[in-house]
Amino acid sequence: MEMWNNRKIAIGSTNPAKIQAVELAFAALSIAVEIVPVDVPSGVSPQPQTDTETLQGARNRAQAALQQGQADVGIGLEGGIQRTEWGMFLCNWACAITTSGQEGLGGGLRLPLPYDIAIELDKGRELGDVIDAWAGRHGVRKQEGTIGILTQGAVRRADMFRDALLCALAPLMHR
Ligand SMILES: O=P(O)(O)OP(=O)(O)OP(=O)(O)OC[C@H]1O[C@@H](n2cnc3c(O)ncnc32)[C@H](O)[C@@H]1O
Ligand SMILES: [Mg+2]
Repeated sequence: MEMWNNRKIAIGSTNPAKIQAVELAFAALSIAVEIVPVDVPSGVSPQPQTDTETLQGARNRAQAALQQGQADVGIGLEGGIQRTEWGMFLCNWACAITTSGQEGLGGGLRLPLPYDIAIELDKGRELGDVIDAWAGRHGVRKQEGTIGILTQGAVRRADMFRDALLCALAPLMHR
């Protein structure tokens, strides 16, 4: 992994939970990097409604971060929802793109959303606002996230995005 040390990594978000996920991922790989948050558009709806739309948001952010951050690697992390016959799930995707055009994708954990949250999302509201009201908190999206609230803190948003990012980096790491 030596070749990855001291590279400039641009993350396409200024959300602290996502920035922490990038820090955790490279720490887990024992790689020292410079992490630069850049505010970029996701290119998808503010509340992605499908797995594919969420994945595309991560790809769009990674590409925009790479260019805007003038980095070696651009990273996009996107959260969304996915409706299934078993109910509505929170989903997350990570994408990493290098200056040579290599692209890796990684999927995060799926979490079933309680019915009273799902019906609010079906009204077109954003999960960030809904979970704040549901939990009586403010800014959950920048802290432990919905997964943190619903798993009693056992799995935080940064952990979920860390693992999805490690999966996205895998294809870029092996020979
Ligand atoms: O600043 P950015 O990077 O946009 O961070 P965000 O918290 O808005 O996160 P996303 O855009 O990736 O998520 C898309 C929408 O889903 C919501 N969301 C996704 N996962 C969430 C979580 O774990 N907790 C709270 N809101 C979440 C969030 O409110 C967004 O409106
Ligand atoms: Mg957002």
